[in-house]
Amino acid sequence: MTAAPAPVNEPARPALTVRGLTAGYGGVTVLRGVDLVVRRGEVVALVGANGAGKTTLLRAISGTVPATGGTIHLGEDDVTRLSPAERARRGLCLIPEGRGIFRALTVEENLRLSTPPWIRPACPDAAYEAFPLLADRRRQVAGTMSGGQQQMLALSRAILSQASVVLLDEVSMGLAPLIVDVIFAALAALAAEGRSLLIVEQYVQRALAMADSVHLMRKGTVTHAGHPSTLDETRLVAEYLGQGMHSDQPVDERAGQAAVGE
Ligand SMILES: Nc1ncnc2c1ncn2[C@@H]1O[C@H](COP(=O)(O)OP(=O)(O)OP(=O)(O)O)[C@@H](O)[C@H]1O
Repeated sequence: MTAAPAPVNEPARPALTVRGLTAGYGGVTVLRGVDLVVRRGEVVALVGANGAGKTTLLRAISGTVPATGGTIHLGEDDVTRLSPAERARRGLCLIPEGRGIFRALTVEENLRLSTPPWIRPACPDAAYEAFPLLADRRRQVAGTMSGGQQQMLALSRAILSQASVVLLDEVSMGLAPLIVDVIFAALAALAAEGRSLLIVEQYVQRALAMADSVHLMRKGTVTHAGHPSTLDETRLVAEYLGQGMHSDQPVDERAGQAAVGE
């Protein structure tokens, strides 16, 4: 699914618009009026300290955490009150932290289940093209594969669902650097196809390098939004994760070395 190019000098139309969104868990408010726009074909990095509300925002956009206020639009459509399944049907795909694959099923069975019912016939070939290693392992039980291979399988859902807006939560979490390269190449390929990506990522530098814009979250609100060049990561680290850490380490590792100043 490729987004139509915007006329020259005109920004692409919004694929996802979040306005004044509030949400939380069991009466505890986490999101406190979030505003965010992801335009068609754009990659947006969502950054902020542990507990800032990034995962909750992705859940609220996907519908797995209900909004208590504000609105969520996919394109022109208000989806705020729609079920997660209906949002998926309208082109939204969440790749949650922790992979979300069927560990007892084979690679091929997972890929067939990853293809939503409105896309028929189910055809895993696009996933095998993106990740040839999965083709070699199509009959392997998913739970017996390495973490990186399982993450390729999880990411395949974004490919096979043909979603126009993909939400990605820490997809490189716990993976070896070489595998992280493969995962980021897959994200770049999704973006090149014109999908809109909203990325929460522990490798902040890498996410910023491929992003068209960055949104910084703090305590359930977006405190900064703009081109990645407007957000100096040194400042990000200093403000949110403490001083004296190396920016080429994953944020989670750095957070382990210094108290998070929330
Ligand atoms: N299932 C849940 N039930 C209750 N509270 C939750 C739940 N999930 C998250 N929270 C709380 O919501 C707040 C925001 O958490 P969230 O996971 O959205 O932040 P985050 O920015 O993604 O941080 P992290 O990088 O640590 O995942 C935290 O205070 C957290 O404890």
